[in-house]
Amino acid sequence: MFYFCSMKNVHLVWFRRDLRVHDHAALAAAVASGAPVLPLYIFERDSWALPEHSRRQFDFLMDSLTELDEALTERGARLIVRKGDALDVLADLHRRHGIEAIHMYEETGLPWTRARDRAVRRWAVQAGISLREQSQPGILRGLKGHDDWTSRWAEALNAPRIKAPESIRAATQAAGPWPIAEDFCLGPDDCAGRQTGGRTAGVELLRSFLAGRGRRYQQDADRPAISETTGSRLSPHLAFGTVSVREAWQAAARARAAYVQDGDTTFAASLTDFLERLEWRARSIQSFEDRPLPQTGSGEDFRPEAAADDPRLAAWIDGRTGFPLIDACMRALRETGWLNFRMRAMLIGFASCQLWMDWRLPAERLGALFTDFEPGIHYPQVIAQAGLRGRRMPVVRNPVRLSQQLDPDGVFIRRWVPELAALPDAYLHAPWDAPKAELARAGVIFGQTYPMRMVDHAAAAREARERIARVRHPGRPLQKRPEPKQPAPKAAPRPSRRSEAKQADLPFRSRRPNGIRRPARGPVQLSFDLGQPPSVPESQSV
Ligand SMILES: Cc1cc2nc3c(=O)[nH]c(=O)nc-3n(C[C@H](O)[C@H](O)[C@H](O)COP(=O)(O)OP(=O)(O)OC[C@H]3O[C@@H](n4cnc5c(N)ncnc54)[C@H](O)[C@@H]3O)c2cc1C
Repeated sequence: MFYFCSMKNVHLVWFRRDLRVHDHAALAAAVASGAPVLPLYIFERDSWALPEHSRRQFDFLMDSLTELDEALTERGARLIVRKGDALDVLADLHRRHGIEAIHMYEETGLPWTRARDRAVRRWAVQAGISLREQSQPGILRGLKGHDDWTSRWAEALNAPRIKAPESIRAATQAAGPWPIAEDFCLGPDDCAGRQTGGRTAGVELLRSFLAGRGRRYQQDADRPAISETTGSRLSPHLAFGTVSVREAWQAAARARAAYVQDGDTTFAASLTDFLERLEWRARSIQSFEDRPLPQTGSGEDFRPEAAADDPRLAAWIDGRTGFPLIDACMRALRETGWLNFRMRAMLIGFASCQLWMDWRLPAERLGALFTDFEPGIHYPQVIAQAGLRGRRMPVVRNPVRLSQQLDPDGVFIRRWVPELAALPDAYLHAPWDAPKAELARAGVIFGQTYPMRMVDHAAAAREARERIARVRHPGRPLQKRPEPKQPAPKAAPRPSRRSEAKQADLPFRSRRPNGIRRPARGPVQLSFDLGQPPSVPESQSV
């Protein structure tokens, strides 16, 4: 490592999950101080040893850091990349440069992250360094009551975005090798379809979503065969902060207003749904900020702990359960690092309800497969889908019915489970019901070409509901859910916003003044880097 200059009273910007120079309050504050600025990223060994962290996330991060370094370099400062324990790295930089202040965003992370940040806070006080933490827009630390949460969140989202600094007075220019995945024992990953990291890719996704891809988001976001195109796909960018939530929110609100004006109600309704998901995101992270994970033996937890070598866990994570949609989702996830919300909910619900496994190991394994792993969304969802918390009983999803509804023609299943491709649609969703002659014609031999289903899903779901109800509402008689009499329709309409919010265990709010239907307060600043609001392609104008 070579330092060609060293200054005192440096303001350090510690980048974590905010890998951009636009709309970055911590960077803006450091630059505004007038002091020399030291932009830093730390690869923390203990963090990469966490079971939820994986190679696909590392690779996405490297793409993003490369672009962040370019953006900083253009402005006069290099990104200083260090490997090691955060406290050691910060103490070393303090010795070399004399740090006056550290600017960073608060991070709502895993217990490990919280412990690290507490230690850094203590160290900074002892070292006489001013720690200036910015809150994530709308996420409030130490919140006492939630009464005005919505209005404070809306205020943060509608506030003008912060311009990227034009130039940065650098404290130092460091050259030296960046770590590689193998330094953290992250071996090769078969994620050929991983999303590209970096701000360019994030902004391009946002643009293409708002300019056309997202038109049928409301109708198609749950359908696994097409949701990879109709969904925004912004999740890893929001998780690593290459695009800020406020940028996404304001761009979508502007585009929505343009579509309303043009009479494209389909697109406008889709963007209303998208904006609502961004609100769910904030609510979820806020809930994780407020309430830690359930502890073993706390009474919130009632399933037997799964062993790491439990064959049910292996069959589930490898996509060998005998349920075509579950297996297709797992295989798709392994190869792409992404799934839509309903498919994620189905996977974790199957592990924790139909297979009755403790939520921890499945949650860790699933988290590692997501390029977009975000603890503040992932864990509250896992806990809600497993029925541990929440105001309502969880929806125990039926993987066969979902398969018939959301992949009626079997396009997704045939793509990811080719050994079933020759089965007719009528038997593709539940091959165990197929007549022997059909199985023989399609070359399906249970136990050889494809596994027999590992559980009677309907009976297991009934039992799970009863067990959860006994724990959550002791003494209350169980309300039996009637079994559907008719075979499921081929393609079900998308569930209402109310039922979706219920399934996600998010409070449904009718459109109240502070909700997303409210026009933005004050002028919404146009993004210099996101450009003008997308024009409506003629073919999509009503
Ligand atoms: C068990 C489980 C685990 C999940 N783990 C993660 C995770 O680790 N990281 C992650 O980003 N999302 C997670 N989700 C939420 C959701 O599935 C993904 O955000 C979504 O599939 C990402 O695709 P997209 O960017 O196209 O989303 P879009 O549908 O376009 O939504 C836009 C953004 O809104 C947010 N969002 C969407 N749905 C939800 C939701 N239900 N709750 C909170 N925020 C939401 C995400 O930031 C997303 O990028 C999880 C859901 C479940 C059921």
